Amino acid sequence: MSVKSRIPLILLACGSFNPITNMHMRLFELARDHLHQTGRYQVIEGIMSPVSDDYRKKGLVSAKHRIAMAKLALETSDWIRVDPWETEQESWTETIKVLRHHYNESVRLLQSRKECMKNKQFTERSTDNSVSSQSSVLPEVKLLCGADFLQTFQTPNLWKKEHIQEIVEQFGLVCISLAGSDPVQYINESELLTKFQHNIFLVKEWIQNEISSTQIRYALCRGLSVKYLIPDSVIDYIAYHNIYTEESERKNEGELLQPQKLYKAAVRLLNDKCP
Ligand SMILES: Nc1ncnc2c1ncn2[C@@H]1O[C@H](COP(=O)(O)OP(=O)(O)OP(=O)(O)O)[C@@H](O)[C@H]1O
Ligand SMILES: NC(=O)c1ccc[n+]([C@@H]2O[C@H](COP(=O)(O)O)[C@@H](O)[C@H]2O)c1
Ligand SMILES: [Zn+2]
Repeated sequence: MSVKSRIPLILLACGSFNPITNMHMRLFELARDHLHQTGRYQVIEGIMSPVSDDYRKKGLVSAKHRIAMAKLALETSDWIRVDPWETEQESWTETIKVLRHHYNESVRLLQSRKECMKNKQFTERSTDNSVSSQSSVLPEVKLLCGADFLQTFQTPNLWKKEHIQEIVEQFGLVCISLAGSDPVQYINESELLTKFQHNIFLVKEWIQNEISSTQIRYALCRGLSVKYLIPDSVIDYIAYHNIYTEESERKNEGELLQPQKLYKAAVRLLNDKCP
């Protein structure tokens, strides 16, 4: 299959990125290599979508800082970008809605590009249709995650079953291995994931790397070095704004995550209605 006839694909990673680590960026590189090796896809963009402050995860610092740090870290990438849309919404956004949003945006962009090409060809009276036909294939958007993310599908009151189904049926998942997580087992334990496993790409990272944002924050709070685990520009930003402190770590302490709050309330409402 020639590069031109491959399916254009956008990788979307959702998470706290509190702060962004080198491994978050590696996820994209590993996923892109894997998808290109299938011979079916051409990865055209990587989007990192930090979650809104309303997600209420323990120690979650302001989206303004998380986005600024991710932007600094991704300055050297020519294909991955940070998108603030999720953080600009009034409240926490379910991941399926983030996927739909980016898919709709890519369709809108494609249509306006086609419109533009049509006008250009009309004004130049060109007979060459190659460019418009080349860009007419709709891209796919796939959710990029680590294997521990897949495990959270099993947590009660965290995900709606219909959302998981739409993610794996309509979009697709690209899941990077992580020591201590067994994505094959999570798939086997779920009837739904098993049914749509053809749309779940498992990527094995042979150079294991267990960096996590939590470990970075703990090291920073203890005054330990995090050099070579996150970019220097991010280290400087954290120091300048004094972002991670014992106080910031206590933020949202003891609170449920927003999805758990919402879905628990919905279940209670349903139970009240049908005693
Ligand atoms: N070392 C890693 N290997 C594979 N995937 C990872 C790794 N670190 C993060 N991810 C993935 O990156 C995405 C964003 O994760 P998140 O923002 O929760 O970062 P994190 O480093 O896991 O933070 P935390 O320590 O708070 O859980 C998730 O899909 C997560 O599974
Ligand atoms: N029901 C849902 O759509 C749902 C539930 C839990 C987490 N999530 C998302 O998964 C990501 C998890 O991030 P963390 O790993 O940092 O907790 C966030 O982007 C969050 O919005 C979505
Ligand atoms: Zn995590």
